[in-house]
Amino acid sequence: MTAPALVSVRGLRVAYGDGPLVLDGVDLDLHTGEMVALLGSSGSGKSTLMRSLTGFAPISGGSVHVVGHDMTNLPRRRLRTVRASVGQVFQQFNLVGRLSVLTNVLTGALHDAGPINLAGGFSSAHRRRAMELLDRVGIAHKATDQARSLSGGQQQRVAIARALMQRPRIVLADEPVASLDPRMSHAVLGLLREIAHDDGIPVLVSLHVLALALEHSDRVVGLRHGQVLVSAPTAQLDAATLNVLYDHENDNEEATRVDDHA
Ligand SMILES: Nc1ncnc2c1ncn2[C@@H]1O[C@H](COP(=O)(O)OP(=O)(O)OP(=O)(O)O)[C@@H](O)[C@H]1O
Repeated sequence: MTAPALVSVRGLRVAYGDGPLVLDGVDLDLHTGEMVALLGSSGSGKSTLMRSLTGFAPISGGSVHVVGHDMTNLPRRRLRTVRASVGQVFQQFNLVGRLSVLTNVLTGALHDAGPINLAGGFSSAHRRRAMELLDRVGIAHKATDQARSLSGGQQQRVAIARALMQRPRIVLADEPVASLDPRMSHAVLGLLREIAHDDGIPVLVSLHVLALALEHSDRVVGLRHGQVLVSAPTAQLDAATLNVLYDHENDNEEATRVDDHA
């Protein structure tokens, strides 16, 4: 029997204020161990879909379940618990530059460490785990350096270690390689895929480079104008098929949907 999806989105509709729907009937599942690439041109709704999974989007219809919780109807305290189970990685890394690499990773444990002093309040178990994670992402030798002294690729590895420090059930990575050179992009995506495959933690990663999605993902979900236009295993797709997501000349025409039920 297939394990239940850790994320299950059905018919999701989102509108900001009185504006138009920016997500219009979106379905999405994330299962244990898969790396899913989220594609779509600028403004298609990728970040909004990710924000819906952490309760930061104004949902106007449909359902969003994250690790078994209904995100459309969650008390604030429970919402914090769900957010703690979602590891997040961002384009701009979002590290605290003046703090050490190790302290940045430790902040991933803040939700279960209680009120503490960043300078010395973490337990030795937390510190041991943070060092193990830094070792895993290949940055242990930089543990005492200020985060801002690292290269972009190294900072993104620290951000991934920080996300893992949370012991996340899922990982969301919103354009994590948009600021990195091609070699670093492959390295960071390889690391995220390893987390999906080896740790079983599903990773949803938004990308703008088709070749990276085709090389590193197991499945592609493609948005156009807030609707899912592509949803299929990556092995069934190629760049020409995915170009439908970026075909602005035919914006007013109905595009053919690509999915694994086709
Ligand atoms: N806070 C907000 N208030 C109003 N409109 C918003 C807000 N955030 C996003 N939008 C609008 O929602 C639509 C989808 O934006 P979103 O950022 O989700 O797209 P995206 O696919 O992630 O784009 P990009 O690839 O440029 O990051 C856009 O039209 C955008 O202008």
